[in-house]
Amino acid sequence: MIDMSPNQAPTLAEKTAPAETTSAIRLRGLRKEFGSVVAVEGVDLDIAQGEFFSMLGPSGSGKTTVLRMIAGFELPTSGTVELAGRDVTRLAPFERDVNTVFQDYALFPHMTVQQNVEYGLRVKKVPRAQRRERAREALRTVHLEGFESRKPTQLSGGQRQRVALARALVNRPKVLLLDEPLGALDLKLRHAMQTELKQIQRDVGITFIFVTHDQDEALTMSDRIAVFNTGGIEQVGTPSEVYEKPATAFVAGFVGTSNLLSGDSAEAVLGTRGVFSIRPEKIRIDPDLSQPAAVGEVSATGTVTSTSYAGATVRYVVALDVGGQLSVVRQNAGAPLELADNRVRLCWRQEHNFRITE
Ligand SMILES: Nc1ncnc2c1ncn2[C@@H]1O[C@H](COP(=O)(O)OP(=O)(O)OP(=O)(O)O)[C@@H](O)[C@H]1O
Repeated sequence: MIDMSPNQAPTLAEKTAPAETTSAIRLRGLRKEFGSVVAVEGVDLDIAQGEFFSMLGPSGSGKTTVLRMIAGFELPTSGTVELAGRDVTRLAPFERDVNTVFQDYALFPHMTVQQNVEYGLRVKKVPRAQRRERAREALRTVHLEGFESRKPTQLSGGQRQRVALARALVNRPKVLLLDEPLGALDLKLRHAMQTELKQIQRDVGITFIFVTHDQDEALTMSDRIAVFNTGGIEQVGTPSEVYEKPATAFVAGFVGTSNLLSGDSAEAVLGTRGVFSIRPEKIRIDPDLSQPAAVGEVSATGTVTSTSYAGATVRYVVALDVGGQLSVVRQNAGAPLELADNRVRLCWRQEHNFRITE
């Protein structure tokens, strides 16, 4: 038995050992088959308590299926789901400390906002006064005070989305699962709700698992992102890791736009073969070919084949003399460069090209 008496000095090992932290969610070897379709394969993931974690990927890449296995709506073909250190793989949804917010909100149309938010508590037989208070608090969190007696049809899309959020938050789950919750909103409202949702997550401190196919949304909102492709995870990292250091050609192409330099062109420009990714905004374009590259930069010459003006930025596509092409994005800070059919030199810092593992 361990002596826990207060006057016993901790050993060096105890002092230096990291604090024991249990992941909010731990997935191991997760696989899901629907008949002959393998929807999810080999997913291992640890999500920390209080994280805003996004699952990002194209349609059909398996994000929703993973979310549904965490929620308990789907049983994995193999693998395990742990919530706060407890194996819940075979438990029903209501036996798990998670709530889900769906894209279509799934509000009860005949109930008022207040009744919708209170619903989960009524099912759990929480006393009426306590129900009222907790619903009021949840509606305050999502900035919907004063809307208690409205019906869902009398609300805007953004307000309905907030009711759905309040209805989940009122249960005080440890983990909130959000399946494309902003998908039905127009772009402006979507941007406003992104900021608001992130702020709400910070305020309540609940772990949020957010499914989206919108890379800008994932980059702006998340602490970390898992990038999905064909049922598996290509990379997990912070937004800047995933953007600045894409691990695979798929991530480089899906998260932002990227150039790939490979084969003979890579050898001629970078002095080595392989596949390399370079972000268009990292490349400097110079019509003065006599200007050498600075120390630490690599450079290539070529001809501008197209120019697209996008207001704040201008994009140039340059056919390299050594073969291949690179696209360059230039901030439109001064006068735009008129470069149609021009010969140009492209320069970028060596650390801005990344070897892709594929
Ligand atoms: N109930 C089901 N029966 C059969 N196949 C399914 C079922 N649910 C999902 N799938 C298939 O599994 C794969 C992954 O689907 P999933 O919905 O997880 O992808 P997703 O990345 O969430 O896509 P989206 O962004 O379009 O929602 C797809 O090929 C899909 O057709």
